[in-house]
Amino acid sequence: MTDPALHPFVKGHGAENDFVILPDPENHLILTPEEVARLCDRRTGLGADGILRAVRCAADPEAITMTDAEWFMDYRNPDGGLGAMCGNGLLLLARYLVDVGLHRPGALLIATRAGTRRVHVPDDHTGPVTIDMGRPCLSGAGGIEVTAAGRTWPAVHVDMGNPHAVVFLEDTALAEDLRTAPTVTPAAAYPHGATVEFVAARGPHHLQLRVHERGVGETRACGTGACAAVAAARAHQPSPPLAVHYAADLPGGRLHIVVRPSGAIDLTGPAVITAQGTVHLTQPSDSKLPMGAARTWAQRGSGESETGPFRGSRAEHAQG
Ligand SMILES: N[C@@H](CCC[C@H](N)C(=O)O)C(=O)O
Repeated sequence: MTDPALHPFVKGHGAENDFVILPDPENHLILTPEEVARLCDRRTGLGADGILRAVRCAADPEAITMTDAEWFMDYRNPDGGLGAMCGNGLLLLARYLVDVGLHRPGALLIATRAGTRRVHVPDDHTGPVTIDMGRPCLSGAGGIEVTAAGRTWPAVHVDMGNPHAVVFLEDTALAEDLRTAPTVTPAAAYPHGATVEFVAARGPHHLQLRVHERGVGETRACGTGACAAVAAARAHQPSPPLAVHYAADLPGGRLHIVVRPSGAIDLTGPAVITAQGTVHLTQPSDSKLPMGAARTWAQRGSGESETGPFRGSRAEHAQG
């Protein structure tokens, strides 16, 4: 590299939920919130719903103990905030690792801040990718309400490794213009904010949804959001004796969700690489992140998600 501030990137999407991947195997990048916001900006940057830094677990203090996985997905929201889990981002990152030969196709384990996830990538460069998302947790606070378009609805608290508030409506158009963020109450139920799903049933196992993502705004699709919607739709049903298949239609495309008898959820969706190149970063890329700087999330401890004891957590997967 002649210019030390020029860094390779890959751009892609899953159901039009788009991301910039920054390969950083040896953990040399310093990604400030400002840098992330600039990269995600659709006019002055590359444009994306989030940044996925691909780093080897062994090189990153946040992931160094997650020895079951080789790669860590360091996910950042466009507002610069850290995210624990991103379904569509993980589909894309897995596709990238296989396509560039950093991992064999088939089963791979990728570490996230919500724990290690098992992903299956077909050996064909184009086919859909599947993630074992673990078991959702619905034991969060009750009495949640969401206000949008001047109306207030009850919502279901779902933890998919990241926090969701799921609202069921007759028609998702009732949420109107989601450029204004919905209000979720009580705020104390979501100390780190929430992604809100507006969901309409289209058939027994067919949902339509729009999503306002924490730290992003309305997105064309959200993998954890689709899983949260299915989990909320099944909130009062026992675990099925056989796997149950759902289709979730979002503005950017369809995601497939399977609820297994164990209660664990599989997410299947497209993962499409659209571009690659180099981008100017404002921070030098040749200095390591100091060990102490990345401790905030690691100190939460294994098996702990942002909002509580998510059951597909690092601890459970590491044991399995
Ligand atoms: N688009 C993602 C979710 C990304 C994280 C979210 N914005 C958060 O703050 O938790 C998905 O596909 O799951």
